[in-house]
Amino acid sequence: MRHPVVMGNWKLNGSKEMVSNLLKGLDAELKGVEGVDVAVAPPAMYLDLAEQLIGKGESKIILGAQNVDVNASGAFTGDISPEMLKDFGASHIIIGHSERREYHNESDEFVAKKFAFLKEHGLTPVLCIGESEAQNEAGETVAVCARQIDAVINTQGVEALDGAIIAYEPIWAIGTGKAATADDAQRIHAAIRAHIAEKSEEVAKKVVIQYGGSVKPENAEAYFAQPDIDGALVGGAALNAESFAAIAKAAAKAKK
Ligand SMILES: O=C(CO)COP(=O)(O)O
Repeated sequence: MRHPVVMGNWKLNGSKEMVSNLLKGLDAELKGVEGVDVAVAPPAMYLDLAEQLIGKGESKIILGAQNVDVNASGAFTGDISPEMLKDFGASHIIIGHSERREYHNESDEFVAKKFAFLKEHGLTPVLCIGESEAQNEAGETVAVCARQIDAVINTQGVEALDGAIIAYEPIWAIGTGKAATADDAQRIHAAIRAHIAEKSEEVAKKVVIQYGGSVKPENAEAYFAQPDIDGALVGGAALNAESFAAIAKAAAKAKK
């Protein structure tokens, strides 16, 4: 049985005050909640503060980050390395988010390189994949997702996915309120798992596949009721302690 993982991607949102209020609120909301891993990915600037606050809290919130660069140290202005993320207690690192693929021209190959770099440093990659609206309408969803995963499999072997997390995030559903239906998401998740199973059934059975794209407390339960949806990567609704905790609780309940 796969353990559900619900992660909040705060994107470019936050201030010291907001981080403090949100993490304190989450700690209170999540007290006694078991059976789900809950992670947050604040902007890198706030990892220090987040690490301190999480350390003081009683809930076992996992600290994550939204990105990593591909060099360990040296003359790479503005970059952040895996060891730096580790230094602040961040373990679950989002890579390949569609916003980075689009606004920073990150290719499948570049994202795969980040994947390898995280694994090398003992961190958990949260590999985002997903199709655009045009690709969806052209019936290319599964092919796009397979191509994005194959960039990792073909360079590092299917075993590289062992212990990693995949987040299926249809681009047209991100921040739009136009969420995929639970049935459609399940169909794609099953196809992604089947694609991995072609290489290794063992890895396919174990890999956590999150759904992301307009997940809210109101629709979360329907996703988690699906056998191949193992959690969620949440944007907007993760900026509110009550709504993010409600999504985490829905996962804990559904996957009992
Ligand atoms: O991009 C997302 C998480 O990475 C999803 O964002 P929303 O939940 O705001 O649609």
